[in-house]
Amino acid sequence: MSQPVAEKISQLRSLVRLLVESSEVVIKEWEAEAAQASEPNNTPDVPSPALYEARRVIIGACGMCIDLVQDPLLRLGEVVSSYFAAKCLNIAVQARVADIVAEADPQRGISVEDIGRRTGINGRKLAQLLRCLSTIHIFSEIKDGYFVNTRTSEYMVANDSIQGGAVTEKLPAVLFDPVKTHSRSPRESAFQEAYGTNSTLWEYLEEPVEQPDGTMGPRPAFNTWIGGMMAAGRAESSATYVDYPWHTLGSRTVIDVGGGLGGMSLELAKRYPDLKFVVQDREAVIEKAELIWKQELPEALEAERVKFMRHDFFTQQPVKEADVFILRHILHDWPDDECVTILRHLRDAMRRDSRLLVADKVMQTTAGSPLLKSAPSPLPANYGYAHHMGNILAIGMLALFNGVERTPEEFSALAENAGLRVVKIWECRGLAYVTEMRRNDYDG
Ligand SMILES: C[S@@+](CC[C@H](N)C(=O)[O-])C[C@H]1O[C@@H](n2cnc3c(N)ncnc32)[C@H](O)[C@@H]1O
Repeated sequence: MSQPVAEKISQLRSLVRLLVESSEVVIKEWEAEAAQASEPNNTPDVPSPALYEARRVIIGACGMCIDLVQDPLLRLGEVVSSYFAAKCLNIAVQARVADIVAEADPQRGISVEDIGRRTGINGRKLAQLLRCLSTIHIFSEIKDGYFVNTRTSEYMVANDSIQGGAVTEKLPAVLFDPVKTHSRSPRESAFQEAYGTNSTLWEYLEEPVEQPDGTMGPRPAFNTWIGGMMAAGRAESSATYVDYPWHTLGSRTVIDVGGGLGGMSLELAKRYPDLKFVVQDREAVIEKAELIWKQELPEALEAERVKFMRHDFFTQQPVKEADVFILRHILHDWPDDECVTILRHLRDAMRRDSRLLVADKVMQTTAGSPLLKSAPSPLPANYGYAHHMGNILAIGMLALFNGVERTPEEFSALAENAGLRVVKIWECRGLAYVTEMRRNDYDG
């Protein structure tokens, strides 16, 4: 069914209006940011609320404009083959093209033949890949066959963390399997299909293999993953450290359940010097956590503001009646039944006024939720393209764990099944949220 012309015209005009208004906000905020850059307490990685809002309106409006004006068949073709652009990026990262380009004079760039010689990839073929990326502003071809970095490709320099998810390639095999498609087990996801294992990812990483020195230890990917969790936390969570009122917690103790290397606690410890922490995780991970804290915040260890504890969150929580429990990037790794088990153990350990803070993304559908801020019309309620990345990452959770990034209503259902309730969703800037849960008998 094609959209009536009058409706298309009205939508396009509204979108252009949004673009013009929001662009003025961005310009004003950029100017203010530049003026504040030298001020102490400046947090450059977190945009101001006005800039954050204007940015997502612009991104959403650009995405909707493309959809509105482009031929639908071409657009479908572009989405279905976006995989090719992803592959070009994977190859460019693997070949360290951005690092090679960064060594060249930015006025002159570097020839694709030179990049080809350094990477071992045929120059003419490499040019096809780099042109595909340059067209979407990752690298720029400044004259025929000469490339420079852009503000986006500069982020690839000396950066190992940009990787695509090979596991998702097995997603169709699981989704079309008449039995596995209905599975709610964390052991029947695309990950097990791709790696021919029955282990969950976390078990798999810790399986003993021979190390270079002949001893047995975790798989090499173990270190990449736990470092990656810390990097992902840094990239996605900055706003949660300032948009939730941590300062009101004074000198309370925070139990970071499944805390990994304690990345969230570490950042909070730096900003809120009175807070105390207990970081819990599996044995192999928690051993590494202490080393990281020794390097990054030794004074917290000396002052005994942080303790490290081996703990399986599918068993009884050993720290009873703590003030605050946090779960960052944990529930999204597990299907509903496992999440309810994790939450029940926390509910059993909570005082009546303890709080549980879940720092997972909260998904908003295009139809919206009364618990989340909606985008201005005619954008879809979830700001469309601006929140596309959240949805992409959610597919990763499905592929790796049969996991889910949840809507507010899905979080409420989990909480209810565990004797808790969601009291507030703190919408932080970026893809970050803090969902505050309390015991269902808490009446504060
Ligand atoms: C995605 S990471 C998040 C880590 C950390 N919360 C953060 O935000 O950086 C998931 C963590 O859950 C831990 N984990 C997995 N199964 C666990 C279990 N049964 N008990 C405790 N921790 C577990 C993993 O070792 C990993 O550190």
